[in-house]
Amino acid sequence: QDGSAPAMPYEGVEYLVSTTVGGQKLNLDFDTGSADLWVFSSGLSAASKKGHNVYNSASSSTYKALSGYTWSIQYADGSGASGTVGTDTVTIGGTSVKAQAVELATKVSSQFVSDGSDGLVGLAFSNINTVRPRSQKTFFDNANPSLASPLFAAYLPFNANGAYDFGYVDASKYTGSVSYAAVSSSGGFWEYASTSYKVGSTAHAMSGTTGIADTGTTLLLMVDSAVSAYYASVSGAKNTADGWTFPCAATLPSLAIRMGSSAYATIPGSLLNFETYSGSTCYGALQSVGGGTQNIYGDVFFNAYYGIFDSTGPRFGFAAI
Ligand SMILES: O=C(CN1CCCCC1)Nc1ccc2c(c1)OCO2
Repeated sequence: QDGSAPAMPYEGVEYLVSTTVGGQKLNLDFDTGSADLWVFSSGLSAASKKGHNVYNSASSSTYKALSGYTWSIQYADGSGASGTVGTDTVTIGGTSVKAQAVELATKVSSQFVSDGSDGLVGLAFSNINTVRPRSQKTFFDNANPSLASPLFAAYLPFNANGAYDFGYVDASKYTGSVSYAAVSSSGGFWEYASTSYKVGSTAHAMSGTTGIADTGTTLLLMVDSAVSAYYASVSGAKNTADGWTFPCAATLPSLAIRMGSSAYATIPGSLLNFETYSGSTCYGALQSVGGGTQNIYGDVFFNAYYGIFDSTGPRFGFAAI
């Protein structure tokens, strides 16, 4: 059954979706860059639980333990969590999955204790799920057969309430037409070729590079050649130990990213100033991915484009919002 759930912006760093697990309400971070659905659980220390809604499997009549199963995940930002596993009914908007694998956190890193989410809903491909001895399916994989169309979509407007749509594309959430990029899911991500970009109207090659559609990452993280070329056009831009900064008064050029073998997605300069860094110095929404050839297109991308995660293909669709 199709459905749509509101996504509420939280402190400019993520979007939270109210989700019920065994009838218990939690605010979860939907992450298309990972494939584990995990929740803060009653098994956490009191200190870790502080400020969070917590799932208690003992008070759910529909919970079933998966005895001997465990999970442990490390994210690229150094955060992580681990614990035990069971199944329960998970409802997101109007879409319900009966026996969804629910990973109960008995340990979470400090980043999660101070974060606004009560856990994550991983919406990448199930081949990167961390549950052992047998990996588990994502909410989307489980819900897919019941959906009118085998897809979900992310609508994450800047500093405004958004939505995740399951089973249909909502034409009221975008303008113009949808373009598509072919996805290779072997690495577990919604990953596509991304081999050139434009700073303003100047095009540059980015050979052999890919991009992933990652709603769990706040910023745009790209290979150093692209990041350096972008900030070379911003007078006063500096690469500090914390990342790229520039004078807040600077006019930022747009950044167009080639998506697959066809269209470009253009991020306006107005979305590329992330926050004040210090005084009249600002911090960029475009930062270095560190190493490798995989760009991470996070929430800043979705602030400009409705993203369609289509399992037919699979393919990633995008349309300006
Ligand atoms: O770690 C993440 C996203 N992650 C999603 C789950 C919650 C914690 C944050 N993104 C990320 C952060 C830094 C990176 C990176 C990706 O690639 C290289 O550097």
